[in-house]
Amino acid sequence: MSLVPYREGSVILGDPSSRSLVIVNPSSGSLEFYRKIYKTGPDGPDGHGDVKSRRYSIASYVCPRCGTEIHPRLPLTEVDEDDPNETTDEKNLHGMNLSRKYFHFLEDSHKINESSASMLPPPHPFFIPQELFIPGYFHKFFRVLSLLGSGARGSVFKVVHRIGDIDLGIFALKKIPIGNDMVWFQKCIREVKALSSLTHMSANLITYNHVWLEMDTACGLVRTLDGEESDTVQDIPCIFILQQYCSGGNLENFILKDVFHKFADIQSPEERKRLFRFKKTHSHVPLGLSTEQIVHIMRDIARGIHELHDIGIIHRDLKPSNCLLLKNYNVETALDEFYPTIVIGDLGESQKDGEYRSATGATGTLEFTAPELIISGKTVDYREYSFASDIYSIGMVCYFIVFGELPFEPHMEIRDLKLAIKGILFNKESLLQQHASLGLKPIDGRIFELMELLLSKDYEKRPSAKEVELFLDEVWISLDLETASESLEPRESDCEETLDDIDSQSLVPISDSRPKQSTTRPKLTPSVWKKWLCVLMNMVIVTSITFSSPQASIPVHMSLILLGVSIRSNLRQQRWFLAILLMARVYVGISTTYF
Ligand SMILES: Nc1ncnc2c1ncn2[C@@H]1O[C@H](COP(=O)(O)OP(=O)(O)OP(=O)(O)O)[C@@H](O)[C@H]1O
Repeated sequence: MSLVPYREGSVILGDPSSRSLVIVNPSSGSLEFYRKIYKTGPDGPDGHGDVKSRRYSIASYVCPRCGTEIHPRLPLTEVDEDDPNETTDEKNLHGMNLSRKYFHFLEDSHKINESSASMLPPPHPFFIPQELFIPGYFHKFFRVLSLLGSGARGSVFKVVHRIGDIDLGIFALKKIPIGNDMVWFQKCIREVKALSSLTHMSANLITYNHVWLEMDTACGLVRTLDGEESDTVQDIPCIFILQQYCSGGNLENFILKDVFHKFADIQSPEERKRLFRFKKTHSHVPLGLSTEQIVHIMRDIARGIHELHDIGIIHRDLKPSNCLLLKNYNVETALDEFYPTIVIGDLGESQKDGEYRSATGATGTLEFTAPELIISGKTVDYREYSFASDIYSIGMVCYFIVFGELPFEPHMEIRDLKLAIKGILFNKESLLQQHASLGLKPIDGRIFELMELLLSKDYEKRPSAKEVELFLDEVWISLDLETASESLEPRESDCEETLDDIDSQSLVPISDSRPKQSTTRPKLTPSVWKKWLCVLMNMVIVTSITFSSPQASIPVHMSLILLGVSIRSNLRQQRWFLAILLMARVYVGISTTYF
């Protein structure tokens, strides 16, 4: 899909996969739709056969401004195969990857030129100049599918962006009521400023597409008691922020509902039934995520924060509900095989490094706020937000992921909570003990070491986001090696050693990357025995190939090599090897029978 300028004031949307063009005139709102019809058979448009003519016409969609050739199947945004709530149409829409250029042209076309501005009606009672509003744009070009959630500032909707009858893709649309409050407007626009200062597409930060102002109802879908939409609510200025849609929801819900099975009362009957079935078959499995999953999630978060810090932005409100999952978890599949990609959203509280907090207005969420930022009583002993305060929030997110709860009593009085945050101390040993006492899934001891450093009271001791990312990369690599070489015998704990390895000033990745065992590592985890079961099956297949093909033949050599490599691989790779070896066995069977 691409958008190109056409006649004066017009734009074209081209969709090669449906071989269609839509010519849009934003000022009049008129649409013209064209579809390319192929001539089939050997007498195609260029005298070639059907396949060639098809290729020719697809390649003919080239953006005249940037020269980009539009391929019929661009690398798609992650399609959520597992979301049972999505229709096929919605899944297809995820796949439509609207080019960034589309939104740039959209921005341009929304900038009203001076001559048309002078023809606008007289000023309205709001401080925002009327010419900055795009009347009717939301209802004309978007269809609301559902409400994704509501935050302190506004609501987020799942929407389809559409032109006429053509759906352009699914997005998350945040609507923030502004009213007549200039200070509030300045604060809300911070999110857009922060997101647009990212000059590249980031894998772990939410992608912002477009922003506009429009008069709308203050509270989203307003309905009367009988379910009818109310038309008596007054429209006020609202800011709309169109963003990438993350189908997996937020990390807070995932951890509470899917990992720790909390809040059964707010689940739908279907969810409850599925959970009941799951619990029946998995009653012996301890709660919690595996080391690999925790490292995977934390690495994404550290990477996102690292990118923000690199451009001098402090997030200030990092918490699980602001970490979004690109993929939806389907409870039918094994939880330990779910590795969601996390993107960090909601930059509404963000600020430039060095800015004073008084200039930014609001504060982040207390539970995730670093102790040095807490202003309690009459004390004047507090600091400004900093990169180190974001690191503390990463540590608290890590705590939440590991324990499925926060280290504070729920529903505390603000004053008590502030005291608790200022007083709490985290150390690796007590975290380890606490984890063991809860009977959670055993995890690598290095996670607790990391947590201790991230949650350090002394902000100077906290590592940088880059160091956290590197450390987690290193752990990830060593876990992969560990899975390969893991023996069934438990090793001595080396907690003391790893604690020393991590320098509190700089969290340098452990250079020799030796696999390290924590005291909580089990003798035989389900993934270990599944891996060895795969190895055993691979051996059986290779033996069978060896006996049924001629000695020293290529299949024998290849299968032996594959077996050797597979022994050093992790469970996921093992499954691939098993499939390849099975195919090789079938091939050998066919070739010995027929040739
Ligand atoms: N891009 C998105 N894709 C999918 N869901 C989203 C997206 N953005 C937000 N959401 C959902 O909407 C909810 C509300 O988001 P929002 O950023 O407004 O508030 P919040 O972070 O939960 O709360 P607060 O703003 O008070 O800190 C999120 O928790 C998330 O579940």
